[in-house]
Amino acid sequence: MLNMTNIKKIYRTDSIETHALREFNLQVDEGDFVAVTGPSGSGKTTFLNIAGLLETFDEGCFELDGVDISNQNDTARSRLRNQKIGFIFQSFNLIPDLNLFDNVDVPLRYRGFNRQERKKRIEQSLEMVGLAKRMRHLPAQLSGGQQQRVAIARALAGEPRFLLADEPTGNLDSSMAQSVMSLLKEINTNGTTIIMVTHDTELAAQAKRNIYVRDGKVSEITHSDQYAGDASELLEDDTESTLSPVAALSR
Ligand SMILES: Nc1ncnc2c1ncn2[C@@H]1O[C@H](COP(=O)(O)OP(=O)(O)OP(=O)(O)O)[C@@H](O)[C@H]1O
Repeated sequence: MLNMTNIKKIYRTDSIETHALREFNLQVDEGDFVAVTGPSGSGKTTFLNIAGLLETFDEGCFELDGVDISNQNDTARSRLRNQKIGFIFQSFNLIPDLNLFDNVDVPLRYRGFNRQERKKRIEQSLEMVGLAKRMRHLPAQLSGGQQQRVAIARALAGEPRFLLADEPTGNLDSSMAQSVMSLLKEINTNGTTIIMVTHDTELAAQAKRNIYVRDGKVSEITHSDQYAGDASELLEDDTESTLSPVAALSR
C-alpha cells in the first residue's frame, strides 16, 4: 500500500546540494508497524515527510494506495494527505491557546465534517487515549505524555489509514515513552498502519519491522518477534471506562 522505488531527494541551498535520499526502496503493507532508525542526518525525517506527502522528491516512483504520487498536483496531494495520513511529532505541536477538544477539532474542520460528526469523533478519540475527562483543559495543564496522547487523538480522529510519527517519544521519560508506544501498538493492532522514526532502539524493537537507514538508503530490515499490542495500562485518567481504547473510535 506504500511503495517507494529508487526515491532520490536532493536539497539545494545556494551552491550546496545535499543528497538526503538516494535509491531509497521500501514497501509497507497494510497493517504494518515499521520503526525507522539510523544515524543523525541519514534521511529518516526526509523519508517520513515524503511518505506523508509533506515534501516532494526528485526521482523514483512512489505509490500510495495504488496512486502514483508523482502525477498528483499540490491540491490532489493535500487532499490525499488529509484523507489518508495522520501525523505526530516529537514536540506534540498542540495549539497552546486551545483546549484539548478544540485541538483535536482542527484537522476535522479541514476535512469538512459537520459539527455533530466532529463532536462525536473528538469525544471518541479523546476517550481512546484516556483523556475524555480533560477535554476542557489546556495543553499546558497536562504532562508531556498526556500531551502526546492528545496529539495521537488529533491524528486519529479522522481515521487515517497511515499514522506517521517522527520521534514521538523524544520528549518523554522512559515510562511515558512506553505508555505512548503501548498506545501505538494498540492502534496498530486495530488496523492503522504505522511508520515511526525513533532513536530509541528498545522501542523500535517492539515494532513489527525495523528499517535501518544509512546515507539516504535502507541498509537493513529486521522483523521483530516480540510484537504484542497492549494499551491496558493507558486508561489511568479515565479509570471507569470499560471500553477498549481503540474500539471506542470505531463505535
Ligand atoms: N530543508 C532542508 N534543506 C537542506 N538540507 C536539508 C533539509 N532537510 C534536511 N536536510 C539535510 O538532509 C539530510 C537528511 O536529513 P534528515 O532530517 O532527513 O535526517 P534524519 O535522519 O532525520 O536526522 P536526525 O536523526 O538528526 O533527525 C541531512 O544532511 C540534512 O542536513
